[in-house]
Amino acid sequence: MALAQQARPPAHAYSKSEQIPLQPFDRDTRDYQFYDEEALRVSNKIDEDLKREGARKKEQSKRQVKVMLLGQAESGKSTLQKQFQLYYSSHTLDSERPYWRPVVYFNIIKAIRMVLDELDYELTHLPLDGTTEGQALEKALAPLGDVSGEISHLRTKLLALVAMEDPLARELSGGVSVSGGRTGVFVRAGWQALVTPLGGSRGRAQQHESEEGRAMRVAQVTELAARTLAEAQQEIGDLWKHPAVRILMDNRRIRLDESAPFFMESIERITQLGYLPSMDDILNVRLQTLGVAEHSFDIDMYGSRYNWLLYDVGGARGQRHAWVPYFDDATAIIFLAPISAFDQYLEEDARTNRVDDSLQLFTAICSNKLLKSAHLVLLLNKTDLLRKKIEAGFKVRKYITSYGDRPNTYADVSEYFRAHFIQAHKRNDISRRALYVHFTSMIDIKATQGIIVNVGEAIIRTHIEKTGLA
Ligand SMILES: Nc1nc2c(ncn2[C@@H]2O[C@H](COP(=O)(O)OP(=O)(O)OP(=O)(O)O)[C@@H](O)[C@H]2O)c(=O)[nH]1
Ligand SMILES: [Mg+2]
Repeated sequence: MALAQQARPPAHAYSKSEQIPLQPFDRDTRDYQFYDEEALRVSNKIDEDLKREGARKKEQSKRQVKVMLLGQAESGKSTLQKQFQLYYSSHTLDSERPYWRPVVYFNIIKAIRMVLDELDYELTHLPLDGTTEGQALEKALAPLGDVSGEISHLRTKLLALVAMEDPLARELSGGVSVSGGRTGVFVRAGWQALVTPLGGSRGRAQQHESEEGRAMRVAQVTELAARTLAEAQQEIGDLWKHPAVRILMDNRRIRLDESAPFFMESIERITQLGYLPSMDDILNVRLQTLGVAEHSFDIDMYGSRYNWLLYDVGGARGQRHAWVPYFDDATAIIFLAPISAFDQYLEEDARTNRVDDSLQLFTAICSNKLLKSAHLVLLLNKTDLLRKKIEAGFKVRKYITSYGDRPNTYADVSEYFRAHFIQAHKRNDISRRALYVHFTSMIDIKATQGIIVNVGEAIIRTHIEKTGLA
């Protein structure tokens, strides 16, 4: 009795008028037989449909390959995604070229603002810097005399341009701002739809009204930025070539995004009328990913068609929690570790060396239970920048004491990092699976395309072994 009372729904769950008493069927009537047969027919049909749907889903999932691109911020995940798109669906990347124009402008304007800010800071603080390094730098700048007049003239000329940074950032981010001290533009999946060039979005009234409004604003800001850039081309060149900027850049007192020199040196081409970003521009551009962006490609391999779902994630520490929901059915992980970053620290935690963070993150991925059956690929990325740093005389030992007295050559340094990652895998991999390792430079189209084929084939082979699919 007590139990029956407990099982009753609470009085407020139904009103009295809804309590319709059910009439019991008379088992001997034809009605009952009809309902019985009909119910059985419907039930069988549902069973069949479910079975068919289940088989279809199973078949579809066998043909679906889910690949996650993981790694810290700026490791090159989105650049790899673009390389995949370029290889398997180049026409779609080609048709995106206009969307990248405001992003290229944003990258250049941000670099100019940073050069001006850091120049200001260094020129006022250097005389007070008592360190040997600071004094040596002052000595190097001394032959230039007083440059403050020249710099302030350039700043005035570039004022209108620098003022474009915020409106561009706002439009590209779609109003998103992210706390945690990181700077720049954050984009979610499908951001291109938000920056459709004028006239690009048409359709149902209400929803599209705001989209068109936004597209219009982006187009206006982009055109204004293009004009202001073209008008300031001379001053941009003068600033970039200014001997004080050169000295401070060489001594790493001015630190910019890694792709900034590429764009600053292409300023003439980029400010030309009718400029459309090239593939190299698209690969070099910096745009931080927010959350997880899904990209889908159909890939023909070993005589079958596979649907690849590529998940490109935001790599900053505050973004990593968003990766986990995608882990349990991931076919493969491609982990990117930028090994040129041995002299850099995390933007979100200035005490953590970036190679160290990559190693810790890679260890966590290897030992993650949810990922135990995922195919694992490690790309030791940004080898072009590593080579440049070594050639410029950067000493790894200064930043990573355990490097000790090993020769400071590209071959030794890259091998040292490779060995560390392989060791982390050996010690921590939860399922003792194979690890596929490649040295990469994501901005090198030819070299990366070869690696994409190689990595893709290995992933499909593992997938076929697991699913028994040919
Ligand atoms: N020189 C060089 N630059 C690279 C390489 N890989 C990526 N970059 C550049 O590094 C910057 C960051 O690359 P992204 O692909 O945006 O990095 P990400 O891992 O997606 O970063 P988040 O989205 O913040 O997690 C971009 O400007 C790229 O062009 C490389 O191998 N060499
Ligand atoms: Mg990204």
